Amino acid sequence: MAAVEVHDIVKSYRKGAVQALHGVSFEAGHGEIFGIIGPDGAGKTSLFRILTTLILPDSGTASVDGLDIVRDYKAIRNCVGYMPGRFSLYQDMTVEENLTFFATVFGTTIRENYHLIKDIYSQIEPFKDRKAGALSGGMKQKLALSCALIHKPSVLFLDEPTTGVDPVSRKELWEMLRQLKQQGITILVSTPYMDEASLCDRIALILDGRFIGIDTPQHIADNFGEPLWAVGSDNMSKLLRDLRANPHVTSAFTFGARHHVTTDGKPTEQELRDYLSGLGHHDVEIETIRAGIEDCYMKLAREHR
Ligand SMILES: Nc1ncnc2c1ncn2[C@@H]1O[C@H](COP(=O)(O)OP(=O)(O)OP(=O)(O)O)[C@@H](O)[C@H]1O
Repeated sequence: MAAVEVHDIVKSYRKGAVQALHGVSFEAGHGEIFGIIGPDGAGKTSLFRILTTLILPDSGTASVDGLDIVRDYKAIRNCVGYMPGRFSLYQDMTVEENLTFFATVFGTTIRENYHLIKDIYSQIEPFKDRKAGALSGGMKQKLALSCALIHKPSVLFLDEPTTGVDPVSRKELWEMLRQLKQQGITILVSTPYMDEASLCDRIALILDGRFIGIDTPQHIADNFGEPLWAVGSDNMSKLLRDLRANPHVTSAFTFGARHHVTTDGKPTEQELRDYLSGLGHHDVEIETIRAGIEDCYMKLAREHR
């Protein structure tokens, strides 16, 4: 049995006026890091709240560690750890008071499960008497993760743990997740950052309440299935307009310093170069590149819209 099984979950708000999830299904295996990747408002938080039994779906079924999210909600609350995107800490309580509080709620103590959080908590322990509200973003995140782990959950839900966190702390967090995985904990993590996809064992790409792709990051990239060019010139904003105006160009988006371009396969690289030179572009660069997860997301999003 999978650690998390989800079948056709539908969720709406305001009497159906806002449709947050349109029939989401997937499974996450034991000890897997499963990433849910998509922009703000795509439905990630709604899904996590349903799976951690905080809200009910309109329809569909799901189980966590073999327990039904509706019938067995009390048991699920004991076996999952949940780190919401915001407001998981009591800002006026100290670091140690926060952790003690979460341990007490679950009928355990810091000492009993210290081994689980040691690597993470030891980094903030020197500040254990500091109010949580006075911690840096990275330290808050380490404390929130320690609080979510203190009752030894079998499945950990992390909702956008790296949003608004500095690059060093982001890297440290992913390293911590690797270590937790090695201890057998299943991790569901949501993120709007496509570059974090490669750090997950498998990912689901979510768009407007629908999963538009589920696979390993490698397979998703391998299945891009069409040539992709990175294109640059001396006038990048005109270049984007000119690329989009070309009838053979099926998509053109800015990625960093260049535009990523797909076509219907008709123009050769030289023909595209001639087209752009003819429109007054200089220093035209065209390079065939391998698709990243963001390219795949854009393509799948186009196909689903
Ligand atoms: N309590 C609520 N009442 C009404 N609409 C809601 C409520 N919660 C979420 N929504 C709407 O449901 C949709 C999905 O929101 P959700 O928070 O699940 O997405 P998300 O991917 O987690 O995005 P974010 O990172 O912005 O929270 C959005 O359109 C959101 O505005």
